[in-house]
Amino acid sequence: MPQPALTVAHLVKTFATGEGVLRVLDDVSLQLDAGQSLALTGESGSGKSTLLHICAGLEPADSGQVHVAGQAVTGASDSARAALRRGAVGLIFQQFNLIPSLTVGGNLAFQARLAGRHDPAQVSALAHRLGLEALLTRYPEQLSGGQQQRVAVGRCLAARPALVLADEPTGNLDEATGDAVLDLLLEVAADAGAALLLVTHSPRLAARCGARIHLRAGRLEAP
Ligand SMILES: Nc1ncnc2c1ncn2[C@@H]1O[C@H](COP(=O)(O)OP(=O)(O)OP(=O)(O)O)[C@@H](O)[C@H]1O
Repeated sequence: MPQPALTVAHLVKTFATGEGVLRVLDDVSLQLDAGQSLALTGESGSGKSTLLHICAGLEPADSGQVHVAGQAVTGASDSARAALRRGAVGLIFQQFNLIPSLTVGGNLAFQARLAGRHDPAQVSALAHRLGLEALLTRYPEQLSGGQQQRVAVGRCLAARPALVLADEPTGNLDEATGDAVLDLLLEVAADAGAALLLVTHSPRLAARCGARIHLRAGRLEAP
């Protein structure tokens, strides 16, 4: 049996605030298999980004476990978590986060090079799929928002992650452009066999994913 792309087991996360201890995640468990897409919704401040950051190894949990493609994230060393973000986990944020000094082609190859998995033919295929072929020699500042986010999607998938974590990836785009980018993200992730966890405020965008889950008062529930 292949390993699940993501396993979250009994995750607890609290923050100490001026008003007391905030229990943001309260015994959260979920599993995502290769090729699946899951939308995570929840009100502002419900803990969606916190869950995503813990899955990416960017933030520690109080207790519970996260595994990505069988590798432990919680409890792993800083260097192991950094290695995970170079390889098994791909991140896409609302801000496009492209490298301004690199061309589109350079940005597309960047993450795959870091992961030691650069394959020019695969980058070309992704550029074609994402409609970026005519833009390969441009720099990020010469692109529209939708074009920049398509580059970010390609850069992420070129490294062949087992798991893509996307936090409001279309939040800076108008509705039509955002829908188009999300459809491409869903397509290329599914084609690559990557699992996708999508954080969104939008029930409309969430409905495009294979499954949906809602975070309320620290617990996961059906939307
Ligand atoms: N470092 C911190 N210290 C204290 N509280 C924090 C910290 N980081 C986050 N929080 C609190 O934890 C809760 C969850 O934050 P989080 O950013 O995960 O929510 P979210 O669901 O992603 O919100 P949004 O949809 O507005 O982005 C919020 O109430 C936030 O204020």
